[in-house]
Amino acid sequence: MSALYDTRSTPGLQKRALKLATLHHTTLPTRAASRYNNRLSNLGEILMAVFTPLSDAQVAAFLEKFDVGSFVALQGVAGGTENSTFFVTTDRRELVLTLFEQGEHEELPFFVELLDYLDEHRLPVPGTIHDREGVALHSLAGKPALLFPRLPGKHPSAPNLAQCQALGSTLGQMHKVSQHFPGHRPNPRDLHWLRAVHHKVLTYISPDDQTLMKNAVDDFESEFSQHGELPQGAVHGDLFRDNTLFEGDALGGIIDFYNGCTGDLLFDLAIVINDWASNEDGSLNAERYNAILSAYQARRPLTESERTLWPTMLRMTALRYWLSRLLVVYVDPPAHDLTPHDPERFRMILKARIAFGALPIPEASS
Ligand SMILES: Nc1ncnc2c1ncn2[C@@H]1O[C@H](COP(=O)(O)OP(=O)(O)O)[C@@H](O)[C@H]1O
Ligand SMILES: N[C@@H](CCOP(=O)(O)O)C(=O)O
Repeated sequence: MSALYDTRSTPGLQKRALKLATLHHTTLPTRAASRYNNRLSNLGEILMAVFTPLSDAQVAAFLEKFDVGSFVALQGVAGGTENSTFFVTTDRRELVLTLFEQGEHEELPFFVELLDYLDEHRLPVPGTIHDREGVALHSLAGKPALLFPRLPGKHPSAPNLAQCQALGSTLGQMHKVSQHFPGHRPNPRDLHWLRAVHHKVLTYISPDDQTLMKNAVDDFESEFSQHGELPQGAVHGDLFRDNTLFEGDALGGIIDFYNGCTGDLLFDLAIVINDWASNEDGSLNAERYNAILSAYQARRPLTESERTLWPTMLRMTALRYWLSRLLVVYVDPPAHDLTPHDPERFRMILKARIAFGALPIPEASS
């Protein structure tokens, strides 16, 4: 086997590569593959994502600091990937309790301020619940902890056009408002990051993909350098379908702001289009694309520079996820044994954007 795909020296890395190999039928060592297949029956357990268990008594005592009613029930949420999340029922309301398992804890005040700011501006986000003394950020079981209202709805796996429109409109409104957000957190996944870290994965990908990645980074640098600063503001930074909640066609909530930062608003919109409006083969789905973009533009029309850089931004955010997912699989696996997101999806999207460009940007819907 060539050194190119050799993951055998790192067991965690091997496991993740095998999970993906099983998805894509790539060639990996047979013994390890069979070990992986034996573990498939435990997949539900692998996906479980409460890393720090809490007892009813711990949560009941914690709730006493807040004016939210008395503890009734606690339920761990299996869907999380980074933090421990719990649904909490009191005699008055439904809540979400999050324990922060990783990341820079000193950045949590930024997220609290951003969520509270957007909530105050009537965006459908879970503004943090402050205790009786006005404090939002607490510690529970040795971890930073935040309490939120539980927002209604389910993640849309195949969003319909009304849902796309609702998302586009809310994102446009969010960006209109977030341009005035006073906080500051540089985008940790911008072009500087791509330039600095892409070389870390080159050894794990094919020669063709190495060329694809290196050329893409060079192109982005040359294209972005020809324009001045794009409109800036606070962005969600990871607005995939599974970070939204819908009740029918109504957007009940946007959650998981922990990639939130300040930077190019267009970056957020491009992430949304790549996740919400890509077909199976990575090509753009014209109907969903038009629904999101025309609803967005009714709230915040794109500037000339944004229109010019739009195809580049779609490619750049595709590479951002191809790269971050490759890093998780090969370079920097998380402490927890979760099934990694599939890098191949975003390699495919990048290739489709390079081959076909972007579709024309529709006018604003009324
Ligand atoms: N405020 C909320 N209202 C309703 N459900 C929520 C809320 N926050 C989180 N959840 C649920 O918990 C899951 C995990 O939360 P999330 O913040 O995405 O965690 P992670 O960062 O670990 O992925 C979400 O997919 C969603 O189902
Ligand atoms: N939702 C992302 C993971 C979050 O991005 P990261 O750069 O913080 O790892 C995905 O779908 O890959």
